[in-house]
Amino acid sequence: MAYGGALMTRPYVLLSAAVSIDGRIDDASPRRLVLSSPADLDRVDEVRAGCDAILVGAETLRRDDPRLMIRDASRRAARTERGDPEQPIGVVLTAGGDLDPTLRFWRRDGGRLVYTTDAGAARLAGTVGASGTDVTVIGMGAEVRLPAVLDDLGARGVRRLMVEGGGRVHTAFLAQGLADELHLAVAPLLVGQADAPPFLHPAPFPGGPGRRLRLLDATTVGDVVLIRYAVPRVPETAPPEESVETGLALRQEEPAEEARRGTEDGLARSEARGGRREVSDADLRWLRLATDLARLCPPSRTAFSVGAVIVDAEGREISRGHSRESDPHEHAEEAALAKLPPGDPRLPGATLYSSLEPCCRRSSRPRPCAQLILEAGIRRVVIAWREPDTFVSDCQGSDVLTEAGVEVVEIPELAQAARAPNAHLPL
Ligand SMILES: NC(=O)C1=CN([C@@H]2O[C@H](COP(=O)(O)OP(=O)(O)OC[C@H]3O[C@@H](n4cnc5c(N)ncnc54)[C@H](OP(=O)(O)O)[C@@H]3O)[C@@H](O)[C@H]2O)C=CC1
Ligand SMILES: Nc1c(N[C@@H]2O[C@H](COP(=O)(O)O)[C@@H](O)[C@H]2O)[nH]c(=O)[nH]c1=O
Repeated sequence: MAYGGALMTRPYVLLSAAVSIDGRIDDASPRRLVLSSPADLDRVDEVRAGCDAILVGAETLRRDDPRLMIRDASRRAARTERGDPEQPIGVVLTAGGDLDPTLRFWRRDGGRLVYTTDAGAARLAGTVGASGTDVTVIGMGAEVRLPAVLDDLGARGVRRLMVEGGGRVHTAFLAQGLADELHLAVAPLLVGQADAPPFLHPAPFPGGPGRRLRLLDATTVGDVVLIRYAVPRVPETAPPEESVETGLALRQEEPAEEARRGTEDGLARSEARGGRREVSDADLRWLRLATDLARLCPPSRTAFSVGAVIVDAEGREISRGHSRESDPHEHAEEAALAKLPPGDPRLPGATLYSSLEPCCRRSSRPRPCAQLILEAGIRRVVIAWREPDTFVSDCQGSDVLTEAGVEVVEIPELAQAARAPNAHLPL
């Protein structure tokens, strides 16, 4: 099986919540408590714009009546321009199917998916009929299992899923080890009510209290503190040893876990352009993450959308970036490298994953990315897509790196994923 197919199986799962200082995501009143500031709501809008689907639990729908849509017109336009639907798919989980036909969800723009039990599906038939709109209701048997939901979303082409709550849904994703990333916006207020919904309920979280989430960054958005964590997966059984060729459980474990084991698990061999290369499942996961990051780039008609991740020798992510992240000319590799101090001792042992071959000539900057990589001391680069002649003819970034002794691995099976965010360009 081509491993592109296997990589499509499950989306990257990003949990997002706004919490009070005392850990509540709402108060006990019937009215929705807005914890975020306007600036933070705009940030959430941006995150939504980078996702293919937004999922909530039925209680959130019943209480808040959200539409789960991108508000900002330029973000919607950017999605259309790169070939994505204007709005992400809205997804709801409900066991009982008790949802009112007047909810705004039924009339939202974009796809509408409901995962429910068979009994819930029977109950919803009338509701959906009464709403008069096009809704896909999926009966999953006696219970709705989250891994099956993720498999189904993956099969529908959802690669990046944003989970917006509420607390029981967040708890379930975390307890089942199905979350990749967590965004927590801490708002400066104290709810102080015992019956206000908490962000998380008690649950047997993988690894228990001994497991530390990995801090990606903490930033301020006005008076709100945004904390972003990567959620390491704790394998329940022995790690899978599937090779790249046989496919497998890709995306069911966090890249870092896989990468930590990468070398001892036996590297799979893959036929890549330029000869046989050592490619591990970890390489595939990290490179897939880089291609996913490319979808966060502000759109441009004059530059590629690229994502990059830097991973240390222990298999831990140390930085990531995407094109135009902080200025209109910034490249993904440059953005990722800029977040690390020069001379960082982890760099010589690190691998840089980039969805596109690093550039070797630039008009807007003095130094191209291939040179920045060499100066950083990175010795291994993994790419998905050779640069086409769209903007610069005959890019030789890979050759520059190889000639300087850097190992460059190309995984052409992910080229399609790397091209996708650039579909609007004349490739
Ligand atoms: N501050 C924030 O960022 C956010 C706050 N909120 C707040 O959260 C509160 C709601 O949270 P909470 O009460 O925890 O409820 P949830 O929104 O987590 O919804 C729980 C419901 O979702 C359905 N569900 C969840 N998991 C499954 C499953 N595996 N299979 C089938 N159905 C499932 C069930 O629906 P059913 O009962 O129909 O069977 C369940 O009762 C609201 O007050 C809302 O305002 C919500 C989102 C974001
Ligand atoms: N209150 C609250 C959130 N609440 C959640 O936002 C979603 C509604 O969005 P919309 O479709 O735009 O109405 C829904 O899931 C709701 O519960 N989100 C946040 O980032 N910050 C907040 O303070």
